Formats: sequence, C-alpha cells, structure tokens
Amino acid sequence: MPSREEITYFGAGPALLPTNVLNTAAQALVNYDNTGLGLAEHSHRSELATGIVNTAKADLAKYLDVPDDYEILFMQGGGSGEFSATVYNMVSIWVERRKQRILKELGIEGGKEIPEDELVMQLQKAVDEELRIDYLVTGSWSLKASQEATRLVGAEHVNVVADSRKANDGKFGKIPEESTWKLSKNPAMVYYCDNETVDGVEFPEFPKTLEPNGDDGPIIVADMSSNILSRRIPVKNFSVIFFGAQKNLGSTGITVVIIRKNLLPPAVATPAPTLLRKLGLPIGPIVLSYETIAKNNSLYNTLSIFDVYIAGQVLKSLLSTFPDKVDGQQAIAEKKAKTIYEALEAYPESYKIVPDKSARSRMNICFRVTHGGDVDAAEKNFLKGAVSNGLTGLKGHRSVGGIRASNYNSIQLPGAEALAKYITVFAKEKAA
Ligand SMILES: O=C(O)C(=O)[C@H](O)COP(=O)(O)O
Ligand SMILES: N[C@@H](CCC(=O)O)C(=O)O
Repeated sequence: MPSREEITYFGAGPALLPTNVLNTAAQALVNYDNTGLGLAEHSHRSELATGIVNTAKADLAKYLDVPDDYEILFMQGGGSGEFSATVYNMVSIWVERRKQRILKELGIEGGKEIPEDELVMQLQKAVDEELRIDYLVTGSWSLKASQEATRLVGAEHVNVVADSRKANDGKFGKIPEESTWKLSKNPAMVYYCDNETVDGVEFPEFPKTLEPNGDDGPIIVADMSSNILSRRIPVKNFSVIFFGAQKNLGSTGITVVIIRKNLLPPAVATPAPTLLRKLGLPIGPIVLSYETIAKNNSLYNTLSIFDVYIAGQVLKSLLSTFPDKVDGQQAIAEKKAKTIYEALEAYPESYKIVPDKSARSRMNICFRVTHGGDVDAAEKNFLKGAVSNGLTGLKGHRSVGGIRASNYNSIQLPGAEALAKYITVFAKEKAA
C-alpha cells in the first residue's frame, strides 16, 4: 500500500487535501479540543459550532478580501443544488423588485391596501413578457445549470447568451467573443461558470461586458466550484458566487455562497408563496432559500460542522502560508499550470491540449494522448505509466474521456513538476 507521500492525486473532486489539515481533522473527529467528544458528534447548535462557522467565514472573507456588504453562507446540495437555488432565489428577487416598481407606478405607498388583482395582472404580464434568466454556456456545468433553469421555469424564460460549441465546431473549449453575446434586458441574473471542470475551460478574467453598470446591475452569478481560492476575483462585480468545498476548500458536504447583502432582507423581501403560485413560478425548498440560511447564520438545519472545520483549517493554512493571501496562491497556481502546459506543448506529436489557448484552465488541464494514432491505447498506456510513477486520478471525465490533470491548490509545485517530467519522459520514450 503506498503512503500519502508517494502519491500525487490529480482527481477533479473530491480532491487532495493537505496532510497536515487531515491530521488535525482526524484528531478533532475523535476528541475535539479536549471536550471528550468528536466534532461530528457535537451539536450544530452549540457555541463551539457557531464559533467554527464564524471563524471560517471570517477567514474566507480575509483570504479573498470579501467586502463587508457581502454575506457568506454554508449550504448543502452541492453545485447541482445551487443550479436550482440560484434560479429560485434570483427569480423571487426579480419578482419582488418588479412588484415594488408596479406599486410605485400605481402610487401605492407603504401601509395602504394593495389592489391585489391589478398587481397580479401587471406582474403576470411582466413575468410573461420580460422574465429572462441569462446563461453563458461554456461547458458541461453551465449547460447543466441552464437545463435546470429550463426545467424549473420553462425554456421561454431562459436565454442562452452564448454557446461555446457554436464557436468551436460543436465542442466546448473556447469562450465566444463578447461582441457576439446576446444579453437580455434586465435579466433576473446572468449566470456563468468561471471554470468548467469537465472541459478544462476557464475565463481568463472577469468579462468586460458584465462589469457593473452603475445602476445596481447587472446581477452576475458565478459558479466557481473549481477555481475559487486560486486567484483574485473582483468580488464587487458579483451578486452571488457559489462553490462546492470539495476542490480547493475542503471536504464534500458543504457548498459556500457569497452573496451581496442587497439581495437579502431588509434590502429586498421574499415574495409570498401565494403570489409566486398565482404567477405560476416555482417555490424553492426552504433549505435552498438564501434569506433563510442567512437569517440563521447557516444553521437553519443540521450543518456538517466537521466539514466547515476542515474548510476552516484549509483557510488557516492558506493564510499562514501566503502573507499576501490569495495573490500568493495565484502565483503558485499559475506556475504549476505553466509547468504542465509547457511540457505538453513541447511534444505536439504526442499530446493535444483540448481547449483553445485563450481559455485554458489553470485548474483542470485536459489533453489527449495522440502519439501513434491509436488514442485509446496511448491513453491507457499513459495512465498506467502515471500510476506506477505515483501520479493518480488523471483519467478525464467519463463524458469526454481523455486525460485531465486537476491542479488544485493542494497539489504542490513538486507534484506538478513530477507530472511535467512524466509527460516529457513518456513522449520521449514513445518517440524513441
Ligand atoms: O463543478 C464541478 O466540477 C463539480 O464537480 C460540481 O460542482 C459538482 O456538483 P455536485 O456533484 O456537487 O452537484
Ligand atoms: N467534479 C468532478 C466529478 C463530477 C461527476 O462525476 O459528477 C468532475 O467535474 O469531473
């Protein structure tokens, strides 16, 4: 049986966790802080649990420089849960804001009786004619998110702003030119996935077209499941950022949402379920309600405090390793990715990098092994040799095949260098 030190695991998620964090967590699982009870046994209603939640929130805010007008939520349901949560929450907010506008136009001030029929009629008209949710489809995950929106609210309300496959011979691998994007007028949100884990595509930077327009918009929602904590992000440009913990933050089981407070009460109320029902719009499960989770400091229902603890330990370790916080980690992430891409580029007859150079992910490096023409056989060989060199978890996602090296934060530079070396040796041996 190999030891942890002998293996570098490049799996896409769940991903490698730092060994020092696991050792601390293992101890906490048995007897947390000399309480005689393990962390998975302590109540999520205890003071100790609240402390762990608050510290993890503060450290995340510190590491990413999250401004004060944002709230951090720990939720459950993973990325797929958030595909639905973002729709439920953002559509509700759109309805509430529209309702306030209609009431204002009708001259209804707070306290006065609302002409219910008139309001519902006008709102229904607005929903039918104007409710749109915008999706940038740049890979499998944003495609799934857009499909979930279609399932929940109907295709008539879902606008695909751009679909990468149209700009790239039917395949994901490129981000369409911003000049070709077809954004809706005042959509409930513009959704995109900053890093597509399956397809190895990452936005090189925040899209110019989506920058704040000074008018409280546009509402930008981003899935950052696989590149969060690996580079600086302009948090101010986003309304919601979400990510599963199991790549760069911690263990599977918690999903983090960073949400601008102007999308939560008291800034905006949640419309009554009766109103949403009348409008034929879906009412989300209470556990996916941002308002509910925020009101309860993430402890509305049983939260895995053990997973929050692991996330907290990862953040502590990042903060102590990098005095310049995420910028320090970003420099390493870029160096590791460069090392691997350069090794692949040196042997174009042996390897084909899947995405276009303009959109290559630093986190999920996807390539094919083309040497000799029999790609299947070459990839099997490549994987076999990798395992015998202690390099594991390199198989591409089952939907696309190929090889994928997930280069998350816990892969250290020597791990990336070991992979680059193996890439080189494999190509040389085959060429010999
Ligand atoms: O983005 C990815 O990569 C992911 O693995 C998804 O966030 C996973 O979604 P869930 O399986 O947690 O729904
Ligand atoms: N996070 C992994 C696994 C997800 C899955 O297999 O559903 C990926 O994107 O490859």
